Order: sequence, then structure tokens, then C-alpha cells
Amino acid sequence: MRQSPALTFSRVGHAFLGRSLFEDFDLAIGKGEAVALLGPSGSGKTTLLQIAAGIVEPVKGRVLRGYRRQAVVFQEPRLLPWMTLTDNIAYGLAARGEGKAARRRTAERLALSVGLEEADFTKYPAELSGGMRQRANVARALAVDPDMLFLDEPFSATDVGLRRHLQDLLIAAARSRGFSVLLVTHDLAEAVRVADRIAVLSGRDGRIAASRALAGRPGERSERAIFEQVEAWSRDPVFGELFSATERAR
Ligand SMILES: Nc1ncnc2c1ncn2[C@@H]1O[C@H](COP(=O)(O)OP(=O)(O)OP(=O)(O)O)[C@@H](O)[C@H]1O
Repeated sequence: MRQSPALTFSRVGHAFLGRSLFEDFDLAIGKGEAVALLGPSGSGKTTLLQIAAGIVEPVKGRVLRGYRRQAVVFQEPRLLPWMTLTDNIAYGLAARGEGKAARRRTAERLALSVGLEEADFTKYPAELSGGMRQRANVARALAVDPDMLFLDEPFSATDVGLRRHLQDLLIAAARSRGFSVLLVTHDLAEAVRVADRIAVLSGRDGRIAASRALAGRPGERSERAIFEQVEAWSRDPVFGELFSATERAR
């Protein structure tokens, strides 16, 4: 028997101020599958992610959720300024009924796993660098042990070294815990590194212009294989709209 998907968009439509973004958007994400959603700026990627996560109610259609617990990583960390680093990471755990000591232990373990240090545990967000805040952001999402993770341009403001580190960390976490991922990104190399499949949203009609499975598993692709895939797709007409828009934005 085929497993039901973790997430299904079924004929989803949305409009802002009378301007339609998409009419009949369909996409299914399997359990344990990582899908990267690419598309020109303004095509509605973030809106789709927010609809999927229940942050925005679609005007039309349905989202079917076959998962129990979700976490969202936004581009900007959104830490609570009056809470320490570990309290921020542990924030979502209180709702799950975990005791205070257990919450602190989980938060500390995750803080260390994302490269934060013990000396940082009691610092407030204002005392942390941008990179440290982004590490805390990822740790906070993993703390709730999601089976569906939404990532909205999570590393676009992060320098290359840290971006790679956090990508690898998420790939390893997704593999060991088996959660599904919907990643919105502008960065084709990031998509090729992190995802099992890429969906390209058309800027013209808000539908999926192309859906491509990637060879191999995330975390096992060589730098050369990633580079060659990005090169090949950048010559593919289906990706043309994406690249011309990205280049215009530069
Ligand atoms: N709350 C809102 N009210 C009105 N218009 C909105 C709102 N949110 C988004 N939009 C508009 O909807 C369109 C799609 O926005 P969205 O952020 O989903 O696109 P995107 O593909 O993620 O863009 P980018 O790649 O630039 O982040 C844009 O034209 C945007 O201005």
C-alpha cells in the first residue's frame, strides 16, 4: 500500500488585493521527502509555504496534512528578545508538557549541536551575532522534533561557510529523524544540495512549471555533482524564467 503524503496542496488558489497569485496549485510531499520550491521573485513561494504551515488561509482549495508536528525556520531568526538563548530554543517544548530540567537539557544539547557554546547559553539575542542567532533559530526548530519542517529562505542572509554547515546539519537531522521538508529558496545550488526533488513555480500562471527528481540522496552528492547539475539546469529552458528573473534582481 502506498504511504499517504506528509503534505498535499489540492487546487489551492490565493490572491492579494484582487491580484491572483495562483489558481489551482497542486503539489504533494512524501513522508521523509525534501522538496525545494524555486521560482521568480514575487511568484508566491513564501505565500505557498505560509499556506502550507497554516499561517495564511488560502482563498480556494485545501491543504491536507499527514504529519503531527511542524516547525518553521524563517529568514530572520525571530527570537524572543527577553529570553536567553536556551530559553528561546526550549520555547516550543513547554507546550509538549516537558519538565523544566528536561527542556533545559534538550535546549543545551541542541545549542551545542549547532555550534553554539556553553558560554552563550545565558546570553540574550541582542548579545548574539547574526550567525549565532541563525544557529539558535535552527536549534529551536529541531527542538520540537518536527515531522514536517518548513524553511523559508533560511540561510540567504548567512555567509557561505555557516550556510553550508547549517545545510549539512539539516540534511543529517532529516535523515536521522525522517522528517519531511519544504524549502523555499532562490539558490539553485542550495536546492540541489538539500532536496530530493525540485519544483519550479512559474511566475506566469502560478503553477509548477517543472518538477525534477535529483539523483542520489542529500548529503551524498559530491560538490562536482552539485555544480554539474546546477550548470545543466541553468541551460534548461524550463529554468529560464527563474534565471532571467534572478539575474534581473542582481
Ligand atoms: N500580506 C500581503 N498583502 C498584499 N500582498 C502581498 C502580501 N504578501 C505577499 N504579497 C504579494 O504577493 C506576491 C507574492 O509574494 P511572495 O512573498 O509569496 O513571493 P515570493 O515568490 O516568495 O517572492 P520572493 O522570492 O521575492 O521572496 C508579491 O507580489 C507580494 O508583494
